[in-house]
Amino acid sequence: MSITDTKYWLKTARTLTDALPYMQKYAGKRFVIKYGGHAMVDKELARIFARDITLLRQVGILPVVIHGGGPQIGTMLKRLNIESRFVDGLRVTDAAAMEVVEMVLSGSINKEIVAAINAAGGKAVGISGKDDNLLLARKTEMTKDGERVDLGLVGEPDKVNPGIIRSLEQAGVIPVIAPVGFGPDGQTYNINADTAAGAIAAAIGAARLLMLTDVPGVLDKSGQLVQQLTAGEVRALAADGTISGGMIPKLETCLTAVESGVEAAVILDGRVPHSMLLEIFTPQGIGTLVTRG
Ligand SMILES: Nc1ncnc2c1ncn2[C@@H]1O[C@H](COP(=O)(O)OP(=O)(O)O)[C@@H](O)[C@H]1O
Ligand SMILES: CC(=O)N[C@@H](CCC(=O)OP(=O)(O)O)C(=O)O
Repeated sequence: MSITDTKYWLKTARTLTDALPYMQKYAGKRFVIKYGGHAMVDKELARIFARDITLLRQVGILPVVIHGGGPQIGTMLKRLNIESRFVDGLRVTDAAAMEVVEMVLSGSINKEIVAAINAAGGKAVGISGKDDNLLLARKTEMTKDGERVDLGLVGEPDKVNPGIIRSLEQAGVIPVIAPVGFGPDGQTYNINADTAAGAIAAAIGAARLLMLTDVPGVLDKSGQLVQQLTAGEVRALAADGTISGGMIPKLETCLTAVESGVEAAVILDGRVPHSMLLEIFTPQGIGTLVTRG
């Protein structure tokens, strides 16, 4: 072995021992990871994500993956000539769109993530909010500028039954969850993946909610990363229009989660390889941390 090799491997060994305090701190804790549709488009990044999730489980952290798929649903709807539009980051969903949403989320995307984790040597099982009544939903009621907006079959979690997550966890399995729920009338609802992730994180007493997306975190008006936000600051950013579109449900979710007992919620850049590992195992916070304040 050359001196260069030794230096390289010493660095690797140091990295591992540097991570030890974090592994000890988080072993046995539940981490909910929201894997956004924008973060999963690159094949190599998707492979790295699956390996990182497998690594978390290997070191004793209990990851629960909730995935989105907004861009992928958009592509399929376009192919089928079904129109869809968004109001404050939520897709107005009629019956025809709902069929496509469920097919894309619970079908192709869910199974791709499950297969990638299993290929990385992990043990993952894909479910949706319908399995074992995980996500019971009610229709989302929205008013905008004093007017009622009908979002169609968009729902929000009314009750979370986390039994299935616990059962999978006990069997050493990583749950991968598609954000489709159903109501008491048996109606299928399209739930924003951020909202679903927040509700699940609160229901299972997660230590962390990590939201992987396609921006470095929350950006201020001049495009700079905001490293930390309290509830009051989030409301101010929403009121002055600094945050818009998909960032609105994302931050609302972070707030609800931390107000419901999740220790911290972080918005992270899913396009950065190993962003989860950097966030969890180093003192270098890399996204926007949302706290109760
Ligand atoms: N202040 C802001 N900082 C960062 N992103 C913002 C902000 N306001 C709006 N956004 C938008 O929010 C998007 C992330 O939400 P979304 O598209 O729903 O992502 P995902 O599919 O990962 O859930 C960003 O791509 C960006 O266009
Ligand atoms: C109601 C609503 O908007 N549902 C989302 C569900 C998928 C999602 O949230 O995907 P991302 O996380 O990739 O944005 C949608 O139809 O696009």
